[in-house]
Amino acid sequence: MKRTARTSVTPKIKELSETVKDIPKHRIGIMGGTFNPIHNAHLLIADQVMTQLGLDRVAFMPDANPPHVDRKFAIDGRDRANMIKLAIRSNPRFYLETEELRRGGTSYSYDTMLKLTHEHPENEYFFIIGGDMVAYLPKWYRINDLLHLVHFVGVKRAGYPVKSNLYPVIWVDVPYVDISSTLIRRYIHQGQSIRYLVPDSVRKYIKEHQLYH
Ligand SMILES: Nc1ncnc2c1ncn2[C@@H]1O[C@H](COP(=O)(O)OP(=O)(O)OP(=O)(O)O)[C@@H](O)[C@H]1O
Ligand SMILES: O=C(O)c1ccc[n+]([C@@H]2O[C@H](COP(=O)([O-])O)[C@@H](O)[C@H]2O)c1
Repeated sequence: MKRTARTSVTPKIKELSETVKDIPKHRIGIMGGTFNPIHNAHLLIADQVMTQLGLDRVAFMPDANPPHVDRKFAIDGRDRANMIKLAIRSNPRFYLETEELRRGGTSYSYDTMLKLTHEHPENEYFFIIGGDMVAYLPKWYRINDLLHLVHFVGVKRAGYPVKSNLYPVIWVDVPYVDISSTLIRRYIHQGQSIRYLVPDSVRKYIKEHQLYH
């Protein structure tokens, strides 16, 4: 009796697992950065890459400590994450990924993407980086292993010529917008307006919490 049941169930499981394998993966963009603070160019890039490459969603992923040698000063991760939440609130296809803030320490993308791909085998990841970052890819931690986990997407950045690169990068044309978090911080410091450079909700959050003064 038992044997009959097993032989009739096994082919069904096999059939089912083959069906699962055939289901197209969710295409997820990963916009990693310090977001100190998030600005309109980040949002524009995420939307353009998502729509041009037919991605399902884009995650905004603030780092804890960026892996660069020239570590930049950043305000508390909770404030950076709160501003991201406000900035993406109106777009249901954008979300906040807090993996690196929760883990703490140096945010190596390899560690993060290994965890995310294990937890979500149903996803295919597209790691979005500005043109300024592409030339540094050879210096990234375990870059050759990371390339098995993600596709890199490069967006050109004003002031940074596209340099030849050893690694496969999908280039997406996005209008040049010469905004950086450095510029936003500098403007605040100088008492200059940041209206229309960041979403209004972010501008109000910065004002209310007296950030970057
Ligand atoms: N204006 C922009 N054009 C193209 N890529 C950008 C632009 N601003 C940021 N990026 C890219 O977005 C990602 C996250 O950026 P990040 O949070 O470091 O902002 P940033 O403006 O470069 O910050 P900072 O001025 O503090 O260095 C990086 O890959 C960066 O290259
Ligand atoms: O893993 C690495 O070695 C590595 C080196 C440089 C940058 N990154 C990631 O690239 C993203 C953009 O970096 P940044 O410093 O321009 O905000 C951010 O998610 C970083 O963690 C990752």
